[in-house]
Amino acid sequence: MQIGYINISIMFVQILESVQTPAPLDFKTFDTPATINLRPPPVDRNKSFDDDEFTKKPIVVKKTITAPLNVTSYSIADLQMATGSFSIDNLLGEGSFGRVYRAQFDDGKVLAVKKLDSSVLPSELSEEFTEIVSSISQLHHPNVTELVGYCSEHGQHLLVYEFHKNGSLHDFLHLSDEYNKPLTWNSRVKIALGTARALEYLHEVCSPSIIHKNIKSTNILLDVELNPHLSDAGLASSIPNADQALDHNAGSGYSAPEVAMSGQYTLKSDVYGFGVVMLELLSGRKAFDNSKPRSEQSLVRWATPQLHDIDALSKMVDPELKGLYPVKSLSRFADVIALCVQPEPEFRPPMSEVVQALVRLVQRANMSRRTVGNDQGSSHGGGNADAQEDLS
Ligand SMILES: Nc1ncnc2c1ncn2[C@@H]1O[C@H](COP(=O)(O)OP(=O)(O)OP(=O)(O)O)[C@@H](O)[C@H]1O
Repeated sequence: MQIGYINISIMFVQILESVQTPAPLDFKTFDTPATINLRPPPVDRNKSFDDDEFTKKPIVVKKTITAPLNVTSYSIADLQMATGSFSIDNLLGEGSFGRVYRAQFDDGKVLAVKKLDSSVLPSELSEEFTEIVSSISQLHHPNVTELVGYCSEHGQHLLVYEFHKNGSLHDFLHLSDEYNKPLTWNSRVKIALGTARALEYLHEVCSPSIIHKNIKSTNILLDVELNPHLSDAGLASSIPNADQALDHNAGSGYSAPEVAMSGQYTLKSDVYGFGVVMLELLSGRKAFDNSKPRSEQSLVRWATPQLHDIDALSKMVDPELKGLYPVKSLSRFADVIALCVQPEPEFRPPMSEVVQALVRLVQRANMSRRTVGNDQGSSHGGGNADAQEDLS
C-alpha cells in the first residue's frame, strides 16, 4: 500500500516537473543557421500502450514540448460577430493557406483573421494547430506582423493578427489609386530595410532559424507610417504540408531557381525572394507580368543584366518616381539586388549583410543631405525626393 503511495507520489512529481518545464524556443544568436522546422518532433501515433516511455509519461509528453500559449483565445462566436459572419465585405484577400478577414470588435479594436483552409490543416489536427500557435506567438519584432490570438473550435483553425491599415506592398505598388500616392524613394528604402531586418531576425536571431518560404510583396504589410511588417512569419515552416500549398508560387517570379528545381527551401531562397521584392520597389513592376512582352515578363530575367549600368538603371526605375531619387542611392540599391538574386544560392549574402548594406546606403544619404543641404545635386530628375525623411 505504502509502496503504491510512493509510486503515485513519484509519478505526480514527474508530471509536475514535466508541466513546469516547458521548452520555449530561445532566440539567441547562433553561428550555424540550420534548416528548421518550428514544430516539435512528431508524435508516433503507432506507439502501443505497452511501450515503456509511453506508459511512464502518458499525459505530459506533448506538454513538455509545446510552449505555453500567451495569446488570446477567441471563440468562433467572437470572430463571427467581428467579421460580420466572415462576410465578403470584410474579406481582405485570399492566399495559399486560406482567407483573411477584417475583424472589428466591440471595443473598437480592428484585427485581421486568417481562416486556415481545411485542406491546409485538416480539422483533426488540433494539437498540431496548438503547436503552430505556440511557435508563431513567440515571434516578436517591430517588422514582423504580430500574432495576437487564435481560435480552435468545431474543427476550424483561425489565426488572429494585428491589422495593418495600408494593406500589402503589392497593392500599394501595383494597384495605386487616388488614395495611395506613389511611394517616394525614401519610403522604398525604408520598406526594404525594415523587411531585411525582419528576415535577419527570422534567420539569424531566432534559434532554430526560420525560413519564411513565401517572401513576396503581398506578404509585406504597411502601417499608417508605411513601416513594413512581414506577414506569415513562421507559418509555412510550421504547417505540416505547407510546401504543397506553396507549389503555386513556382511561376510567381519570386521562387529561387533551386526551389523551382528541387522544391527545397533554404535561408538563401528567402534572400532571393527578398531581392525580387527590392526589384519591385526599384522598378514598380510585378515579379511576373504576363501582360508584358515575353522578354520582360520575368522581372529578374529582364532586370538583372541592367543592374550595373547607370543609364539602363535610370530607364528601369519606376516612372512613378518622376526622376525623384538620388542616383548613388539607386545604384547602391541595385548592387544589393544583384547580390540577392544570384542564381547560385551560396553566393547570395546572409540577411545581416543585406541589412548592413542598406544601413550604409541610408547613412550615406543622410550624410550627403547634411553636407549638401538637400538632394538636388544628386537627384536624377533634379528634384528633392528625400529631404523630408530620416531613415536611420
Ligand atoms: N494583418 C493584416 N492586415 C491587413 N491586411 C492583411 C493582413 N494579412 C493579410 N492581409 C491582406 O490579405 C491579403 C491576403 O493575405 P494572405 O497572406 O492570406 O495571402 P497572400 O499574401 O496573397 O498569399 P500567400 O498566402 O501565398 O502569402 C494580403 O495580400 C493583404 O492584402
